[in-house]
Amino acid sequence: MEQHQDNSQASNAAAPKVPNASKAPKVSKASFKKTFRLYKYIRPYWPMFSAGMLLLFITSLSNLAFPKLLGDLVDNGTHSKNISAINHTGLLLLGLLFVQGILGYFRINIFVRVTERSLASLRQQVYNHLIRLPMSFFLNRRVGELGSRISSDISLLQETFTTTVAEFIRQVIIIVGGVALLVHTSAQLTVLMLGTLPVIVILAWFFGRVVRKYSKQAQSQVAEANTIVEETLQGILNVKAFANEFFEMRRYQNKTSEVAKTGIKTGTYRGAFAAFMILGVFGAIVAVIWRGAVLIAMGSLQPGLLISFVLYSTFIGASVAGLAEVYATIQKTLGATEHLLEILDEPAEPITDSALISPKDQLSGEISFRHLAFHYPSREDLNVLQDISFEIQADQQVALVGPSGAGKSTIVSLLLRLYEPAGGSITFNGRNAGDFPLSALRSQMAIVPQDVFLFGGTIRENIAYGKPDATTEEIIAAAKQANAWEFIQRFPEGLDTVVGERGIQLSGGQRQRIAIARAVLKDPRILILDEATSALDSESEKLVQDALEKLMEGRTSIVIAHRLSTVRQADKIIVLDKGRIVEQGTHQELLTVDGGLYKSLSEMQFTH
Ligand SMILES: Nc1ncnc2c1ncn2[C@@H]1O[C@H](COP(=O)(O)OP(=O)(O)OP(=O)(O)O)[C@@H](O)[C@H]1O
Repeated sequence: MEQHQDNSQASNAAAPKVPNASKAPKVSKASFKKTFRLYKYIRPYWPMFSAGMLLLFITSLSNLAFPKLLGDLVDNGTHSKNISAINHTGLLLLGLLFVQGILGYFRINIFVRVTERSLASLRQQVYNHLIRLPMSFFLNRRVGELGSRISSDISLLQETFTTTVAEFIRQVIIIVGGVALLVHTSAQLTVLMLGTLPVIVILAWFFGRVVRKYSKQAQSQVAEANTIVEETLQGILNVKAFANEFFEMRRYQNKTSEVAKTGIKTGTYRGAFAAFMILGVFGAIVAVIWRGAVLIAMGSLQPGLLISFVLYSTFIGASVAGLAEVYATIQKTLGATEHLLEILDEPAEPITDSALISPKDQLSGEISFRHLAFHYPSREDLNVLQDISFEIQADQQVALVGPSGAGKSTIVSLLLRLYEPAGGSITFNGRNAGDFPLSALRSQMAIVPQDVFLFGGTIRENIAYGKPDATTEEIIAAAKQANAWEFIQRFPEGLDTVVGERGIQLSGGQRQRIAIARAVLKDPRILILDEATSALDSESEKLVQDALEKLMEGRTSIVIAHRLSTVRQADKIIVLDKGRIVEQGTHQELLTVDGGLYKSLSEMQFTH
């Protein structure tokens, strides 16, 4: 079953292609519509969400009162010289600040609650869906990347829902309200102020584009560089064994210097942008105050109004600048949403969470393949299996043999219905495999793979994977039957020994026996064994073989055999070559086929 791990394993040499991770879609009506589909996760919390929105409106609008009140304060001082009016306005400002603070606290609290809850359900739904997707989905994707993309997409949504949407609404209110108040304060100064705006907007648009382009480029270059680190560290054994350290250093160096070059280019534009913006913004402020001072001197403007005006202008300026950032985040969010929806729209396998298998779906152990043809969805032009026909009776032991790449693992994958056949059919109990509920079918089969994958938990958890509700007694009995109890017992923590990265590293033979114990617990009707290619030492080989034989008793078993010595007892040996069955029969029968593949394979193995 090697092919199932190909996605996650490191390929040590070829430079990986980084997908178009940073390709942001256009902010269009269609993409907004898509994002609104995600609002269904917020819907259960809409009363809370609406309350948050209301607070947002109130706080944003009350923001607009500050410049006016501050201007009044100054006018009270310069003109009326009325201390009680000054104190009154001052207190009003203080009160407003307090109210703003309190409302702001509640608003953020409410938005965070709504967001966290809805994102938890989105995260769960994406995972639930992802894990139910068919194998064909995972064939074309790098599994590690998929995981990190999903988590970064979801954090982006989190940021958008908690801050960006609020920022956007606040900024729009401030811009619209602010401009209206500017006109109200002084139409003449407003014309002067807004006159400079187009220049600033055009400059900001131009620089924004260039900077965005380079940052995107830098982002994907950083991702490529990170992939090199990740892959070489995962495949460190290969790097060292091939003495390719210097090759990898150079490969990484190329990428890091590309990143630096792009970063410097971005920096140059950013610098120029900042300079122009400072010039533009301060230029506009200087112009307005200048003109304002003239108007004050002429007696046609109150100093307080000029202060209000300048403050409104800075509020608006800050909001316009913030809006650009909000736009960029929204653009990224749309990309993230599209990506998540793409996953959610992939058709999942019809898997059910029912432990009960109806009597009509109980497997008898009888299997037949009829004229089966298959090609992997990722390589449609390559026929991996052609015209495969064979029968297996209940409780028979059948071996699949043949050269590497002949299609043995593929037959097993089809048996587990990990893929759909391209032609022909597979039947269980004489009934088409497609007529059985997928979960019922798979739950009656167990596989002991050659490369046993252990989860990073305890030995107990790893064995119980075959039957999550197993009792300790059942687990121990399974471990005993798998000849694993003896070594488990020797660990100080026994079944609770942690395996994997932070625990004990088990040997190949021990891992296999854990996998056998898992299969014993599952008590399958059909057992699939993928024999380990790497030879175990004869002691553990005997223990594993012995455990397997016990396990095979009383069930149909299919063994992918790499060593012919282990299949002599099989009821039937199916010999595959280049995706076709070339011979089938018992060991004795196949040895009589002159010039047969089995005969020549066994001669080769036994003379060595
Ligand atoms: N995921 C995949 N996508 C495309 N082609 C694949 C995939 N997995 C296997 N193949 C191709 O299918 C053919 C059969 O592979 P399979 O793994 O079934 O052979 P096998 O007999 O089990 O080999 P081995 O003994 O080396 O494990 C090979 O040509 C292989 O390149």
